[in-house]
Amino acid sequence: MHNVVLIPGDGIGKEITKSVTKILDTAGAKINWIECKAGEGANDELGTPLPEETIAAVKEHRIALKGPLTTPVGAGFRSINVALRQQFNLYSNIRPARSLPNIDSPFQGVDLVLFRENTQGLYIGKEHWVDKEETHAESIAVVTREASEKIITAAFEYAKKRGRKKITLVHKANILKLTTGLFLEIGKEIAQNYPEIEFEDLIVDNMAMQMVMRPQQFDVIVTTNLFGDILSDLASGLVGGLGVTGAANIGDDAAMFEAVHGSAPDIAGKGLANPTALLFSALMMLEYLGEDRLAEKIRSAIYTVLQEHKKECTQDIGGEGNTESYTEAICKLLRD
Ligand SMILES: NC(=O)C1=CN([C@@H]2O[C@H](COP(=O)(O)OP(=O)(O)OC[C@H]3O[C@@H](n4cnc5c(N)ncnc54)[C@H](O)[C@@H]3O)[C@@H](O)[C@H]2O)C=CC1
Ligand SMILES: O=C(O)CCC(=O)C(=O)O
Ligand SMILES: [Mg+2]
Repeated sequence: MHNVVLIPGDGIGKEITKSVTKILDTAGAKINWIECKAGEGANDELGTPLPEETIAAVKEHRIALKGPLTTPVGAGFRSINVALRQQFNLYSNIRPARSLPNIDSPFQGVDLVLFRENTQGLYIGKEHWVDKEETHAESIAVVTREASEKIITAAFEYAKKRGRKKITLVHKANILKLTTGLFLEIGKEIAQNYPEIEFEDLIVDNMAMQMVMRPQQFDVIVTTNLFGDILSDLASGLVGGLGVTGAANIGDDAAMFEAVHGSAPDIAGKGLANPTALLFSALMMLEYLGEDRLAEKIRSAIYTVLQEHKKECTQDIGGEGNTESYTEAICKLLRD
């Protein structure tokens, strides 16, 4: 039995975690779910967006499946997603984007995996006012050799293990010469240890254009936190949208699985949320737990539903169903 902390989260979080736990339980996963609170809902209910009990549960069990957590825009509490990644040093944010069968998307044959540095960069929101009048703000990007070595090595090791051929390091070292310049230099150094893997680097603006013109050229991508955030939503758009891309946050001794997407307030509570993204994250979790066969069985059921039961799928990917009908279609296959 695996103990897994389950954080349903905000917005569509409850709907999609309910779907995913039902599918895993139906498939026979031996998981003891330990439900914990975090995010906007926890803040409203308990006065804190990250209760001590949730931190303690992740500390104890070292593995979590997390729905999306809302972060208020402008004023309000800081991102709990970022806080959890930093607290447990989950330095690799791994975000695959793969073309799926029978989904109308601009491209076929996309199969890329984006490694996003997950604990520093501009994304950590290290900001301050320069003047008392609050007319001048500054934001600091942090890039260290240690964290860069960790994420870049993780990307190369992943490529090596999975027989991937190429790493593309994405930066803006023409402008941000120290921070992303350091990241690029470390990438070039580490690449020397992996002569069998092709290594290239691209400046982020060019990368964004290349990804929407010819995404099939990319294999494994490694980049800093904010660029990885933006490019992973872009990558999702290449293969059917945010409803279908999962992700893993992995450190040396803890891991948290979540989707690329957020709490989707525009569709929350309407039964429209596509649980596939979180389900793919859960399959990454099963693989992390050594349950590869079970992950494969569920993946195969997802593909069959997409191909043969499209009507039951959610509307974001061209189906006529909802979260429940899609979940039930997968469960039915798993039961049969
Ligand atoms: N890791 C996390 O928990 C993340 C949290 N957020 C937070 O989520 C909140 C909302 O952010 P947004 O910018 O609106 O991004 P979002 O990712 O929540 O939604 C963007 C668009 O994609 C759609 N979408 C997202 N997931 C979907 C799904 N599973 N099925 C069908 N459609 C889906 C939404 O309906 C919306 O139109 C913010 O507070 C943000 O900070 C955003 C991204 C990641
Ligand atoms: O923490 C948040 O609210 C946003 C997170 C996000 O966009 C991401 O992890 O991709
Ligand atoms: Mg994002």
